Amino acid sequence: MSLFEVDGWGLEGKKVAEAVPKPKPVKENNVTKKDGKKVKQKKQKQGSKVHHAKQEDNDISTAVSADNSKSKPTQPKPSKAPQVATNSSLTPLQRKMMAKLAGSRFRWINEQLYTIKSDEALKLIQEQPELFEEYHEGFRSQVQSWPENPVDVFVNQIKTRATTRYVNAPGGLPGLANSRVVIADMGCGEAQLAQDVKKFMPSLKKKKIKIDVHSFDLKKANNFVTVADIKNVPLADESCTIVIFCLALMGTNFLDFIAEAYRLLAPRGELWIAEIKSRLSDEKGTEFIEALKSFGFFHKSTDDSNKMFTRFEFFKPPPDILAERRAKEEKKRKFVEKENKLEALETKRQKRPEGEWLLKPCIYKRR
Ligand SMILES: C[S@@+](CC[C@H](N)C(=O)[O-])C[C@H]1O[C@@H](n2cnc3c(N)ncnc32)[C@H](O)[C@@H]1O
Repeated sequence: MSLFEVDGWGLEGKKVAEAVPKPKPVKENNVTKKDGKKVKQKKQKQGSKVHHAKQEDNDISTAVSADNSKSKPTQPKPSKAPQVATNSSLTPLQRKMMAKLAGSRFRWINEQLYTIKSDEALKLIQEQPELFEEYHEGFRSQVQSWPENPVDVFVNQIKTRATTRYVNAPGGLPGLANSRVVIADMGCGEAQLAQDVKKFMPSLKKKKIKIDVHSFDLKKANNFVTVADIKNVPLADESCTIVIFCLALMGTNFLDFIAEAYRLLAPRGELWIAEIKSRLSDEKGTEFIEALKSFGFFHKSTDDSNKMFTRFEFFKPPPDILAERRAKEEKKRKFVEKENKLEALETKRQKRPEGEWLLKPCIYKRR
């Protein structure tokens, strides 16, 4: 059952007293089916106030749009999440209240990650590492209720392309000169992608394909993960052939992550992105695509067949093609007195961070 079918997710985070013992996440299976039904009824009543209210309860797009939260930046941000008490002998009512608190904490952490800059997010998790586990407990529960997990889609894609084609052949995975495929999983969470790829690597032995996965996140959840703010990861220029952001463009400065992906990718390297549908400012993600193109990426494909998320594929053009395109743009620029696309984008984001307009924050509504 989705966390968002838990009765009581609506408990106001700010109203929760903080002076309660050490937080411990509440297990999803503490919640009864009956609770889920109750929430659905409440939700329908509130529908008109909610962005994309027609979509399903377990759709992460119960998020409010940036416009709905316009007044928020002026509100002082709480520096601590509401605390959850633990007690092994809780009454059903107490357990229900605990679930409400856990929901409130999840929403709080989620909102922070979408509405602060990435360096602040790194600081937040370094100062309160327990927030990471709590966030991921809620996130896992959410994704389990989806028909498809975007990480699985990426893993399948890697597996299929690796097993059916040679590296650097048409349809095959992009590799470095030595045919090594190097993947950077940015905002990897618990590094499921690296773990899944490792599992099928033995089956690729015959084809002599080598795939390295570097996984980055704000906390070292396990040995696969390197801690880094994904706007600046410890890998050399052009050292990767695939960079992945799987629901990881959090942080109001997420275009810095895109610039980092461009730095990391070797020519012909691919950028794979999955993002929550409701975050896009237009249905097809056109504005988002155009923004990424101004970093030099070429758009390859968009897959919006999934109900919850849209997947985008871009590639970094080789220098000759890029030079050709830049020359064309320069020519145009000489005739038309205007800034080039990237400059225009930079000017726009100086005025308002991209996390407020290009991809809306994914904030769960309070009930
Ligand atoms: C929604 S989760 C997705 C996790 C994983 N990619 C998946 O799909 O299962 C987003 C992840 O991005 C991470 N993240 C957000 N901002 C980050 C940053 N600036 N640097 C590194 N990781 C970041 C969060 O900590 C979180 O683990």
